Amino acid sequence: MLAVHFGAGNIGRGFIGALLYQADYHTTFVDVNEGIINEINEKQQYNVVLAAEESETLTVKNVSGINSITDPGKVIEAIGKADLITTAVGPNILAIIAKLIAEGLQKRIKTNDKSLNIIACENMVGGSALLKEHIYKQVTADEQQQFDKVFGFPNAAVDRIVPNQVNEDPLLVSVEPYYEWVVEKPAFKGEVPAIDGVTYVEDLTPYIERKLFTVNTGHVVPAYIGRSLGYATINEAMHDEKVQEIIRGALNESGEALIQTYHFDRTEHQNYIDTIIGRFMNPYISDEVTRVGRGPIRKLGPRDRIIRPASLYMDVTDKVPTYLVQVIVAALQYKNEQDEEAVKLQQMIAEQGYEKTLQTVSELDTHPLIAAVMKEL
Ligand SMILES: NC(=O)c1ccc[n+]([C@@H]2O[C@H](COP(=O)([O-])OP(=O)(O)OC[C@H]3O[C@@H](n4cnc5c(N)ncnc54)[C@H](O)[C@@H]3O)[C@@H](O)[C@H]2O)c1
Ligand SMILES: O=P(O)(O)OC[C@@H](O)[C@@H](O)[C@H](O)[C@H](O)CO
Repeated sequence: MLAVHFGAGNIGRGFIGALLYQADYHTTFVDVNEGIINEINEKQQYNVVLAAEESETLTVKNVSGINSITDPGKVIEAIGKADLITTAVGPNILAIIAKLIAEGLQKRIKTNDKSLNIIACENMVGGSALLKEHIYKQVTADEQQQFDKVFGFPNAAVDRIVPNQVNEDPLLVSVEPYYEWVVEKPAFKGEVPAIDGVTYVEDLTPYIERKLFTVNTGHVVPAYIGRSLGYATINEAMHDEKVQEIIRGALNESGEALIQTYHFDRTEHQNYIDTIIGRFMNPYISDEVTRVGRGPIRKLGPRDRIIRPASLYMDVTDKVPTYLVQVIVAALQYKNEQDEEAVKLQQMIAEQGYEKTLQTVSELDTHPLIAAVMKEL
């Protein structure tokens, strides 16, 4: 079985690659990072280390790599033979890889009528559906009809904290032990792949929203509030009382929105929150606040981890979310010269002011949440 995986980064090697290996796939990683691709081809294996008191190491084998900048033809060829395609490149890169995937699918469909599924493993609602949209823009209406018959784009939610790696071995990835990979079953074409560790569900929406609006909503608190207090890592920030108060408050607010929308059991949801807070405090992981806070414009988007739970909370309770508003303020004030979106956000604020900037990035226009945030600035 051949899997073609786009993005040989933290989650690609540390999570998706590891599960695919255990499910007997050969994984061909596609990436633009020449160093990583060369290393994968040279070593043909890498280690995934579980960051815990009793650490374990999994050696991932049956891997190869293709540099999509220098060898696009090889990517097209691999797509022709693939049994599964997965991605973990970041939501903004989906439009870029769509071109090459479209070429691969156009060529494949001429000689191979086997069904193929393409799963985007990104932190967003509807990642695979968005990738499909980008791919379909590249092909004709006739081809779209042929694609509809054999290519599936099941949406997915992936959860495992994989920080930026600072190891001597460039392929080694240190990951937290916890993981969850949930994929929507009805969107599959042909057989559902047998991968241990994947949970197939009929409706992904409650799962992806629960994950994004708990794990990722919680995560931005030590990132943005932590950065404003001068902390460098999530773990350091999590030991600050103010961060602890805001994370509990923000997760109670997003929790209320989720519970009322999806009818989750209150006690189970509280346990989920407690588990996640415990994960952020894992002393064996060093995760930078700048990784977790990366891309603040994306993170302040209308369907992302801050704005969506805040507006949902207002819809279901008719109240202003005190803590999520503080997180929005901290996100708007987040500065990092190495982060293109953080620089752009500060430029927008300097040129247009907070209100107009927030209206633009959140697409909320005259929503009362905007006024609530403005009161705190
Ligand atoms: N790291 C985590 O804890 C985690 C957990 C769950 C989900 N995710 C999601 O997984 C995705 C990837 O995150 P990550 O942390 O692994 O990031 P990363 O930066 O470590 O990995 C992304 C990889 O994509 C590659 N890439 C960039 N442009 C490319 C292109 N045009 N073609 C092929 N490859 C390209 C990069 O070189 C890099 O190796 C994001 O959507 C993220 O939200 C991350
Ligand atoms: O990857 P992002 O930028 O969407 O979010 C940063 C982190 O919150 C994220 O990568 C988490 O570590 C991950 O979502 C845990 O499952």
